[in-house]
Amino acid sequence: MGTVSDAEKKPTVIFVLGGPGSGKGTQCASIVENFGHTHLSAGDLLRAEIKSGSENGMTLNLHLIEIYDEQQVMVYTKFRQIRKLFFDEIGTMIQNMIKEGKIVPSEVTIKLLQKAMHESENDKFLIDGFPRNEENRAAFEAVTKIEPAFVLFFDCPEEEMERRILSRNEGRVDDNIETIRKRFKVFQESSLPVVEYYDSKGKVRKVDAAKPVEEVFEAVKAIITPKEKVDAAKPVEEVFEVVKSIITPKEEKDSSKRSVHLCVTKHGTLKEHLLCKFEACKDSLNATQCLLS
Ligand SMILES: Nc1ncnc2c1ncn2[C@@H]1O[C@H](COP(=O)(O)OP(=O)(O)OP(=O)(O)O)[C@@H](O)[C@H]1O
Ligand SMILES: Nc1ccn([C@H]2C[C@H](O)[C@@H](COP(=O)(O)O)O2)c(=O)n1
Repeated sequence: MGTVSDAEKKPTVIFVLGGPGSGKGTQCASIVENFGHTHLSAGDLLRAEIKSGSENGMTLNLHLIEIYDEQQVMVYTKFRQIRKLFFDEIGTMIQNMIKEGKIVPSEVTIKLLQKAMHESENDKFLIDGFPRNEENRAAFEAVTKIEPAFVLFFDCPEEEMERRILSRNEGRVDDNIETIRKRFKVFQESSLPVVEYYDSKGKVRKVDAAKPVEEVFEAVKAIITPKEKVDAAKPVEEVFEVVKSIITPKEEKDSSKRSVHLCVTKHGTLKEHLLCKFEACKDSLNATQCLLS
């Protein structure tokens, strides 16, 4: 069997979903800081696109004309004027849709996401606020052939989300009560079915986002932290050596980024032995959870 070369390796993608104001952006910032992902917010990319007037020309793949003589200079100037009009129009279209709480066509959003991913040297991404509807989801998978590792879903009641958005104060055109109501409706009708779709595939990790920021992040950390598996078929003492090497005291390792989830898939004496040893040294360890099943 051939090996997959680095060039063919797909990036790891976590979709971050939740209602408007549920705290996606806030938590993504902490994930970036603690786990090193690159955060791509679909909403931020669209807002940046409006600001840039689409001058970078990514929406259409138009090629520059080489300039030989005066006539071509004229053609080139006209071409730029037409292009600017066209891109201005796309920017206006995005702006109007955001103001109305509507979802921008997938083609535009996916191109922005793809561009940002290609420009990044990272191989793990948090894609925040995307996919917002079934069209977003199907188009992203068809175009990029990327399946998310999982969906981080921030579950928060509307009243709390409304309170948060109304005190956000970032000057967003859609942070007003009229647009907020429309965004809630779109979330219920178009975005929740996407969460349900991934839930049916066992890919949703739900977090209670109504709690204070730090508490929400504790739950997020427990989800994002890579799970370290232990080969439980080996003799008990050997298994415990591996366990010890995973659960290293804070002062010996920079363990701030690797709080431990321990999955040992064997019952009986092994479980008792590990629990007993683990209990004995638990206080000095940086383990957030010990999952023994
Ligand atoms: N757990 C929390 N408790 C209280 N306030 C919060 C919490 N999380 C975020 N906030 C605040 O709520 C507001 C909305 O948060 P944030 O921008 O992260 O939400 P979002 O889900 O990214 O929103 P949107 O989808 O509208 O972009 C911000 O002002 C943020 O500081
Ligand atoms: N996949 C997406 C993501 C966002 N938008 C538009 C519509 C949203 O109301 C707006 C703001 O997004 P947020 O910052 O709240 O994630 O951006 C979209 O059309 N498609």
